[in-house]
Amino acid sequence: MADQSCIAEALQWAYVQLAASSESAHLDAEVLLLYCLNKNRAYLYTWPEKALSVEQWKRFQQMVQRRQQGVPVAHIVGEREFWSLPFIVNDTTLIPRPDTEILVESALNLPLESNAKVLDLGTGTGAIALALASERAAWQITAVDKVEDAVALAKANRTNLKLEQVEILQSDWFSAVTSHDFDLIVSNPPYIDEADEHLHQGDVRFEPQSALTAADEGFADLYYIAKTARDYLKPNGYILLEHGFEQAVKLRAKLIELGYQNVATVRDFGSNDRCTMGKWMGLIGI
Ligand SMILES: C[S@@+](CC[C@H](N)C(=O)[O-])C[C@H]1O[C@@H](n2cnc3c(N)ncnc32)[C@H](O)[C@@H]1O
Repeated sequence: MADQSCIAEALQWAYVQLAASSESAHLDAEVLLLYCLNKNRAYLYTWPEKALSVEQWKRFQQMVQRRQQGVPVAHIVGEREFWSLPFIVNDTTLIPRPDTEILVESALNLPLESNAKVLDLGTGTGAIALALASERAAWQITAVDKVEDAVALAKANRTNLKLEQVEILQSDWFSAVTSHDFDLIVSNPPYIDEADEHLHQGDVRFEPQSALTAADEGFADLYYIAKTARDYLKPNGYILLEHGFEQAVKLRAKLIELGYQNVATVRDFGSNDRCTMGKWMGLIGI
């Protein structure tokens, strides 16, 4: 292989390398090259003949090789954008997904007070909690995760995004949560069936099971959170849960059985059922 390359050649080389192993070969090549060059996308196409330094070209080749081995681009560059905010990511938790922005948008559309109390269960990188905090500075947001390293990651993102008002705790769901007067409880919990064959394909192979799978065909954590949240919500408070697109019917039925009202599902960018919400009136004995 040549010791040097220009931008256009490097992109073409990477695309050929990645075409067989990645469905997003073009995008992956661009993101990795931009990271190596520390430039914006327009630069690649404005200066296609610009030479990479020997160091940049070597580093780019190494990154492309890691991508060929299946490592997610977000893990290679250590960052993923969510809600137009840069999040540090690593292999301790889920890489934030664009579909989760639907949950953020749904939460922001709820009729809540300007100083609403909000709980994010299974915060991971802090994506949901910090995106909400970036939009609603006076919301009192608590975010929890069971995994110590994920809690550290969420705290690093909190500092990086200058959203220090968000409280971040290590907690096994509600175990370290002391308030019982939340206006909104949100969660994107693990909801994939442990036997799902997709767990052996693509980026999820590099994400921890603790962020992905749940017992009872993926429903165990969704049901536990829905049941227990009733004891942590104010009357007229809301629950908002992300779930798999085939889980909406059962989850709606469970929320209704648990006494939630105004139960409704929101679809994602691909028109798949993605988030379900309910209102807790506080009237039914738990
Ligand atoms: C699907 S990931 C969601 C991460 C992040 N909220 C997002 O939307 O990108 C689920 C998260 O739940 C956390 N988790 C799993 N079991 C938990 C438990 N028992 N208590 C608290 N967090 C838990 C995992 O560590 C992981 O960070």
